[in-house]
Amino acid sequence: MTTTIDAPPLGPMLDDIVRSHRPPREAGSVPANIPSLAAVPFSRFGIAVATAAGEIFTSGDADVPFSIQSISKVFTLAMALRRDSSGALWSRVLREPSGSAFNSLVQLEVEHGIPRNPFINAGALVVTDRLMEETPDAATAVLRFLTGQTGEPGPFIDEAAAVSELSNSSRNLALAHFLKDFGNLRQSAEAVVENYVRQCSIMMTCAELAKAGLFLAREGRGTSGTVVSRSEAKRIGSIMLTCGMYDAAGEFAYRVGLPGKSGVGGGILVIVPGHCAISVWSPRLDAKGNSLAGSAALADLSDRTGWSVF
Ligand SMILES: NC(=O)CC[C@H](N)C(=O)O
Repeated sequence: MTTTIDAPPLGPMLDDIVRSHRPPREAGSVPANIPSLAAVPFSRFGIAVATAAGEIFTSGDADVPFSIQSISKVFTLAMALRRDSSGALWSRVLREPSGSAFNSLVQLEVEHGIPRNPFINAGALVVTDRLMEETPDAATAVLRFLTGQTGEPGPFIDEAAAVSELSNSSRNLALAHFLKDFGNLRQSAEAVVENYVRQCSIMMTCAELAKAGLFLAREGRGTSGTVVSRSEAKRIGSIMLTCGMYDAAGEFAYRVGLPGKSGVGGGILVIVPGHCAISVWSPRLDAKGNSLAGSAALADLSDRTGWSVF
C-alpha cells in the first residue's frame, strides 16, 4: 500500500467519486420484501471515510440516514464474539463462503441446520439468537452499541419499516424454523426474526457508519476502548472479505480488494486495515443484492488510492 490517507487529498477525491458515480437515472432494483426501501430516491449517493487518526471525510448524501440492513451482521458478530470466550458460537455457524443467495434455504437443509457463515441470513439469525440468550431485546443492544461507537445519538431503529418487513418475512421465518428444527436456535423462531428485522432496520448516515466500523481498521480498538481483540478484528475482516458480499464476494474482492459488508438498503462498509473505514450508500441494487453504484465507486476509490489488502 503506497498511497497514504492524505495524498492525494481525500476530500476533493471523494467529491469527484460522488460526481462520477451518483446515478443519473434509475437502474438496478429494490428488495421486494422491504416496502420502505422502494421509496428512497435512486439518485441518493453518499460516501464517508473515517481514518484511524480520527479524521472524517464525507461527500454527497453522507449525512442522510439510510437502512443499514445486513451491515448490522458485522456488528452483531462482533458483539457475540465478545461474549463467546469458549468459541462455542463456531460450532453453530461456519466461516465459509456460501456461493448462494443471502436468503437461500437450500444449503441450510442439506447442511443440517449449520449456516455457512454469519453474514448470510441463516447465520445472522443464529448470532442474534446467541445475543438474545443474555439480552432478549438484542436489537436495542445493537443500537446502543452503534450509538456508543459513533459517539452520537444519531442511529435509530425505523420501527415502522421493521413492522412492514416483519409482515413480509416468510422466508426469514422459514430459515429460523429450519434452524429450530435442527436444534440450532434457543429462542422461538418468531422472537429471533423480530429482533433480526429490527436490527436490520437501524438507520445511520454514511458518516456514522464509517465511525462505527472504525474499530475493525484499528485492530479492534473503538472510539472509547477495545471492542474486540486484535485477532478477532482480523478474523471479522477475513469473513467480510470472503462472505460479506454473499455470492458476489469473489467479484467484489477482485474489483475492490478490501473486506466489505453490504446491505439491501444500498450501503456498503469497507475496511482498510490500519488506515480507515469507508462507507458508501446508493440505494439501487445489482442482482446479488449489493449496491450497484456503491460497488463501482469503491472499485474506483481503491484504484485511485491503492488501498487494498493485496
Ligand atoms: N442482504 C440484506 O441486507 C438482507 C437483510 C434483510 N433484512 C433480509 O433479511 O432480507
